[in-house]
Amino acid sequence: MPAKAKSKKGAPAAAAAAAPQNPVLQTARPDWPKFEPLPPTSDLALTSLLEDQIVTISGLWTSTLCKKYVSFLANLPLVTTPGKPKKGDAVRVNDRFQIDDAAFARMLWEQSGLQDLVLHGDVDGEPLSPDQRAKLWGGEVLGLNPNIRIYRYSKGQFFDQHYDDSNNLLFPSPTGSIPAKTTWTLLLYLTSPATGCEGGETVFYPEAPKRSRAPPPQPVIASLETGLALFHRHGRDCMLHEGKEVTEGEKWVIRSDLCVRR
Ligand SMILES: O=C(O)CCC(=O)C(=O)O
Ligand SMILES: [Fe+2]
Repeated sequence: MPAKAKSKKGAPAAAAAAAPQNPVLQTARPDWPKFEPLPPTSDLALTSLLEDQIVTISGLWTSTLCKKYVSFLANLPLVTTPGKPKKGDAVRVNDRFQIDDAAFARMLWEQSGLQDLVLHGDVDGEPLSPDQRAKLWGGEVLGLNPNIRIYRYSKGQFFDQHYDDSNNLLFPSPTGSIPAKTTWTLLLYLTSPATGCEGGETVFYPEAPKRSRAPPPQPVIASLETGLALFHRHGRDCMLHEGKEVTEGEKWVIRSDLCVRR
């Protein structure tokens, strides 16, 4: 179970990403389809959408694999979130399935090439020193949060502006549990305008530097792209963000988080 999200200190205007009011943590592990076909790993690269804050990997999953997953996920017992959040919680209107599944998180991390990219990949074509890499990801990277969330947004559904919290967890490893914390959110988009989904962009609102008189920076829009993975920094340095309303079709997302040693 993730700890319940709290509002970001000093930013009362927006809510935190809430745990569902009646959290339905699924226990029966789905019989996840194999990750096939995957693209050649040589086609994958880390690209900054906003330096030090948002990193994307285009085509992490092929459109064939995304389609296979959407068909599979549609048969899971998704639960519609209540429309009326508790005070301080973000309004989130979507259907969700949530499970603690360390094997799936490991499979996603190891098989889809994320591990290799995060631990060894260049960013925007530039190699990183070990220090730069640790600074970027927030420490010694262990893998993905076993807490896996599946979101389906149908027409009219959205995720209102909020911040994502960092959570502490015990990261499962073959040699025992490792005290860990989450540092970046991972969103893997399975649908896009190419699959008939309109709207649903994830929009980030960078803050102007403190005491700056400059106008606030322009929002950064992450448009949906089938198979694109997006990491964004969360916790103390999380940017305000939202999932825009879906205006046509369905938006499907797999959500996890990057974990580092605590
Ligand atoms: O679905 C999206 O675009 C955003 C999801 C999100 O912000 C979250 O899971 O915290
Ligand atoms: Fe979020």
